[in-house]
Amino acid sequence: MESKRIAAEKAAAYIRAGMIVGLGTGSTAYWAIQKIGKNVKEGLSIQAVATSVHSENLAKELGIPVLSISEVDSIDLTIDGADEVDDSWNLIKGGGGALLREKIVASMSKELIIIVDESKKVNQLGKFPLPVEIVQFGNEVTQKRLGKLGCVPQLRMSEDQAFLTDNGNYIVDCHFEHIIQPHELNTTINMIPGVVDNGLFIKLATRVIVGYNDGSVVEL
Ligand SMILES: O=C[C@H](O)[C@H](O)[C@H](O)COP(=O)(O)O
Repeated sequence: MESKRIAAEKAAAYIRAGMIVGLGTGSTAYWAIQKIGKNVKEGLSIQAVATSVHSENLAKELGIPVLSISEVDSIDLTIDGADEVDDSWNLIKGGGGALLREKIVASMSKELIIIVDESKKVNQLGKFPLPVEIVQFGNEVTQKRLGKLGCVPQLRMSEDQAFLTDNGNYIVDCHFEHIIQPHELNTTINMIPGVVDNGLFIKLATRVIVGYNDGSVVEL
């Protein structure tokens, strides 16, 4: 928890008055939103765009002014977590199911700062099951097609029901173990009819900040 907090607070220091800030989702982004909320209370003037209903509610509770995505053309800086980060700063995201909104916000951001604890740093992506957001219609065949790409697909459940994203879609967690060509896999997955998007974030991160359990924090 401490390693996530210190990475988040270092990232929040990049925010300047007047910026439009993208707020990530998850237990690491939580700490960034907390810090931004504190800074806003102390007089920092920013506006935010959230990557999930959960983060939007948290931001509003903390007094951060939140804009709808429809109101912005571009975002100055987004701070978000990740499930895995490789040496080229390619990412797996979506462990919390927020990948689609996160990818849209990331693609609109001039800067994307990824904040992680040391457990998320990997040489090769794929140990963490790759989340893929799919529409409900025809989901059985979409899952089969994902399985043909060399993974074991698993429909994400929430208690005894299929998990629903903020967009009303399903998530399939694809167990690859090794993702050798993330760029190609990203394109191949997104070509399957019924796939909305997947959790591979290729060349989107502009900064990665890692918090360590010993209390140190390193910007890669
Ligand atoms: O859908 C969730 C997001 O992609 C999160 O940013 C990612 O899962 C990392 O979450 P956490 O910081 O809780 O490990």
